[in-house]
Amino acid sequence: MFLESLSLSQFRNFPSAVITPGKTVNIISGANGSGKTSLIEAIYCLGFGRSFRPGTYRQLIRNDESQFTVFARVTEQDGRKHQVGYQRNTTGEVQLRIDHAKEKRFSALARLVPVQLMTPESIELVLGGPKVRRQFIDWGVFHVEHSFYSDWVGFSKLLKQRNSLLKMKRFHQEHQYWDEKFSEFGERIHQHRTKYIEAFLPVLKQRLVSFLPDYEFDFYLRSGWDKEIRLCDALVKHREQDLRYGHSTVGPHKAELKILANGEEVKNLLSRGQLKLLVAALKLVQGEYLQQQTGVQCIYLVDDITAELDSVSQEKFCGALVASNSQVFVSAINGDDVHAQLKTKDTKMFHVEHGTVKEQ
Ligand SMILES: Nc1ncnc2c1ncn2[C@@H]1O[C@H](COP(=O)(O)OP(=O)(O)OP(=O)(O)O)[C@@H](O)[C@H]1O
Repeated sequence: MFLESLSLSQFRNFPSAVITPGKTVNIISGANGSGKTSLIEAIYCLGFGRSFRPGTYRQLIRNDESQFTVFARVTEQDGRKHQVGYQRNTTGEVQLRIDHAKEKRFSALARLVPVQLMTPESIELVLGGPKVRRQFIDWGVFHVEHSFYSDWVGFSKLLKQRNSLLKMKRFHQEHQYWDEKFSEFGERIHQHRTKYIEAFLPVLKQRLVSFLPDYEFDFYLRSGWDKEIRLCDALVKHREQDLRYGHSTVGPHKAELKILANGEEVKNLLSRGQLKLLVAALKLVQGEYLQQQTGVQCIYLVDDITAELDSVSQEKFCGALVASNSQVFVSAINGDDVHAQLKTKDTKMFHVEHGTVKEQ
């Protein structure tokens, strides 16, 4: 996939802006506070339906305005073209459109705009709690295995219902029905994740040999319940605990991806720069794996990533980014510096100034 055009209206500090990006590397330069991250954020919103920055959706709407719109023309690898639009107003009302028709599900937009984001905060993927790593895996499974989404939606509803019963201590009468459904969906989610991780890891390990050759990496996917037993049995085992806490303490919503380097937790062993390189590898390879499995190329959004990377690491990362042959948006204060780092002529340069953007 790649964006042929991107239009913003009343988004952050942009009253309106239109760009026609190139199919590969796009560099977005500008001073602090000019709007580089906002441009990247607008693309991310098409792929995730929300921002990656803290705050509410209201902050995405330009001050004193009533709604923002992000619109893009997208081309699939086989040449099929689509138009996607996302609008949100101050009361929270959302309007999604695909090819002029109203669309209710963000997931439909997400399929057409598969984005991978790399920012300095992406290091949370290895430093943060299990939720970020679950989201990482689920992004991959969602784009590779289309039946995952309905299982995931089904499980999320069941989890909510089960938790509200547990909270009201009404679980005793109805537990059998909920536990059966919960286990059925929960086991399927774990199977999807396991299948994905088993196939994804060899590709990742290969990349890590070149990115971080001094370490031997191991990855373990924990299901979210006791090893060696089925989820339905784990639910019985933990029922008293669930009633005491008022929520479901076991299930795929508690899954974790453990990442070890030379047998140690990566966050205890690797430096910040090395952790960044590990995260870069995880995200790059997730895109590569998506292409390998489905032929779909993702769009990489890179906000100020090379900070804290030494020249050798920068070279490895930039080389892999360019070699992916995917559409890439890179933001930087000085566009020429990034252009030199990326070492490719096939680049479009955009300059952002006070919420306006011009192709250079
Ligand atoms: N809702 C809004 N309405 C108007 N302006 C906003 C809104 N939200 C943020 N801004 C402003 O938009 C500007 C652009 O922010 P952005 O983070 O995109 O800049 P940047 O170019 O990435 O800066 P830096 O290089 O410092 O990271 C900031 O000055 C910010 O105060």
